Amino acid sequence: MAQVTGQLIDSPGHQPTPAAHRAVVDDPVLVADKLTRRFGERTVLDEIDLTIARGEFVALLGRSGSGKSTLLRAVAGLDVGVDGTGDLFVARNSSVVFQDSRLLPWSRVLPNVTLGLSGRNAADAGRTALTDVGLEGRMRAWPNELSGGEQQRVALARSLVRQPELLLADEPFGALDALTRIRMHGLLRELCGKYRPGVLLVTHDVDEAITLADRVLVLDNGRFVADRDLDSLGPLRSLRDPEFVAHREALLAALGVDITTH
Ligand SMILES: Nc1ncnc2c1ncn2[C@@H]1O[C@H](COP(=O)(O)OP(=O)(O)OP(=O)(O)O)[C@@H](O)[C@H]1O
Repeated sequence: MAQVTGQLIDSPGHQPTPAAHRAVVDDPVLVADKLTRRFGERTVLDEIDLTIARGEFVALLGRSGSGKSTLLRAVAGLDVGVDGTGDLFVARNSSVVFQDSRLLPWSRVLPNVTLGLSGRNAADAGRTALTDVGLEGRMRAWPNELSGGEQQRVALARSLVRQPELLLADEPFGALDALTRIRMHGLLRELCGKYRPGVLLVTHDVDEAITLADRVLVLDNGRFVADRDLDSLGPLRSLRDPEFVAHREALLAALGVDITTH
């Protein structure tokens, strides 16, 4: 089993003991063990167990308010002060992409990507990442000179430049038009093939989840109500493949959508 060099995020009031979960898969980059999060009286995550291996792509679906962002924020260590218990192991080298690109408007594209990187190779790594996302010609542009899709490509480059072991993405294509979204799906698959991070993608889009993921989870009332392995679909996926359609119907049912009217 590969050596784990990550960090343990201590949850309030709980002794972290993730060793057993780490042994379950080779090269885990995320292990959540009975992760619980509450807002006041409301339990938003209820003893969630989740393991993601390096190179594994997991998509997370759920109705609005089901706790998807709460889970992602907990994994990203962005939920300081939130009441909760459980253990969390997260690979040290992880990055997050949000729905908005969050680029610094006063900084050109290349320094946005290399922000926080040090060393002689930082600029080279930034150029490589920008080339990977097809923006080699826009390195000196300002963020406001880019389209929404291009800004998200810069955000992806910024995440991937550190070659993360775990990529966390919260609706990264949610604000893009349908065509740009489809292009971004192809790009993300390609980049994941190259950098092989574990991925946790939060999305509302069932087809996006089935197109991209190895495994799709549905969160409802703080628990996973569906967990579908998509390995048998292979790498090239068609929306019209009967197996794809079967996954879509099962996931919509788990989401509580009446497929006779969808
Ligand atoms: N800081 C907070 N304080 C109080 N309640 C919160 C807080 N953050 C989230 N919640 C509540 O927790 C629940 C889950 O929110 P979360 O944002 O995780 O849902 P979501 O599944 O990501 O929803 P959406 O798909 O609409 O983005 C919601 O009912 C929300 O109101």
